[in-house]
Amino acid sequence: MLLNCTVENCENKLVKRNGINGVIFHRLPWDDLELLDKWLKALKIKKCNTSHYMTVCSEHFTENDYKRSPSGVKLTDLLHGAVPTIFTDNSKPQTSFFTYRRKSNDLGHLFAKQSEIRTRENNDPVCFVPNCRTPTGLPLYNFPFGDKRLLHIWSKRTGLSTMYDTDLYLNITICKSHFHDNCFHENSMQLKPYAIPSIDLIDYSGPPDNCCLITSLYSEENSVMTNTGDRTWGWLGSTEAFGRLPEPNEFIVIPKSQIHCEKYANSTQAAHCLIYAESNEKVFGIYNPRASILMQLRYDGYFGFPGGLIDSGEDFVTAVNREMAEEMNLDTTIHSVSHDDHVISHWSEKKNLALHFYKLKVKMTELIEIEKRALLARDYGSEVLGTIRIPLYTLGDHYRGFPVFLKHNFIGCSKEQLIAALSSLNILTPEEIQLALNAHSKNV
Ligand SMILES: O=c1[nH]cnc2c1ncn2[C@@H]1O[C@H](COP(=O)(O)OP(=O)(O)O)[C@@H](O)[C@H]1O
Repeated sequence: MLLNCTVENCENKLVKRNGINGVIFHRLPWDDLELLDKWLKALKIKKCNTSHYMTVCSEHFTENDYKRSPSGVKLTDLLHGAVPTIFTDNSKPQTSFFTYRRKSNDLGHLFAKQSEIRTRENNDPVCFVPNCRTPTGLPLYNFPFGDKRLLHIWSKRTGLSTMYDTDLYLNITICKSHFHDNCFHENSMQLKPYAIPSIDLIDYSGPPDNCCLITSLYSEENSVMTNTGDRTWGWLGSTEAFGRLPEPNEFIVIPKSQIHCEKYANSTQAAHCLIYAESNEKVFGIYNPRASILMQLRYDGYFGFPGGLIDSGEDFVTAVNREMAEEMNLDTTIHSVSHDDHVISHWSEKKNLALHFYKLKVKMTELIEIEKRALLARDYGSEVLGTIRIPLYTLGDHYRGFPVFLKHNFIGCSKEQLIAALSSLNILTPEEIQLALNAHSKNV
């Protein structure tokens, strides 16, 4: 993930977890509700406005807040109970989820009605449209959260997700400069009831006078979007770019002897793991999958393996074990990956990204327990939407089963990782894998 420090006006960004200039990013302490409350108080954030992706950077903690090695070297982990306390004058804690997403705007408080006009003053809300260069003092308007149809169009045109909780729109405003004159009552700055923004917007390039909701507009609205279309991720769209689907041949395999080379050590690095159990139990008494392998449905709709970015000072194995604890609630005192479990590493020059892949073999009974525990994981329901088993068999039509599964979208190089592991763990033969990869769609 690419994250900002949650503290307003703090410019620190987590581009890769191996740190920028020694800055460390800490997630909120979700596993300790009492401590979480203290953090939220310090950050002046309401719990309902939090997100699992929020981080606070090390600049808001004192030296004494960090663990030390026996020789006194400062470690990257916070001492239990540490709370952020350092906020400079221009680095006040934020007040809303949306300021976290888009720090340039201070969003202020909840407002009353859509038609209410607000003028910007110091610390008052500002226009939420990206790159809006509105002069100070222009009226601001709330999003029409009382009218779902209207809200849908306002949010689409401004590039916001239509999937966010409606309550979040209570916090944002848009300034007068985005509304055509036809949107206003005569000699008034009051918006007409069905006014919609049409000027200088991120996801709208149609005529500026296309600015009042008429019945036909609702269904036609898609045709006036720019070719960027509906960006369901809103502002996250640009920051998430590096996690998207790989281009063909984007990843090359790193020879084992070079995994720790400077070139890769200086890049963004992540480690993921395939958890599996061998099994001869037939599915429906017919198909023999030979093994049960776990993957996850991720928050972005892709399939991938548990794991994630490597933190500053962490080795691959520590990182992958930590991520499995966070994402799957894996009890790493019982099951953990060691250096010997390394399967393969890949490199993307374009993304300056090294991806290391591990295996964790468990018994079938343990795998079932791992699946159950995963439902209670910290990240379940946010980063991880579910743990799945891969259908490793092919039905009589030579298409349904594993070939269909391979047609899904896989994050990063996880499909290449899966195939490498199936082959090196002798779960499927190279011929079986090739057949599955070559299967053409059938009408079923
Ligand atoms: O299962 C995987 N296999 C290979 N690469 C992956 C997998 N999951 C994510 N990635 C890649 O790893 C990087 C870190 O993503 P991830 O979402 O796992 O990290 P995070 O949980 O630390 O935010 C991204 O570039 C993503 O494309």
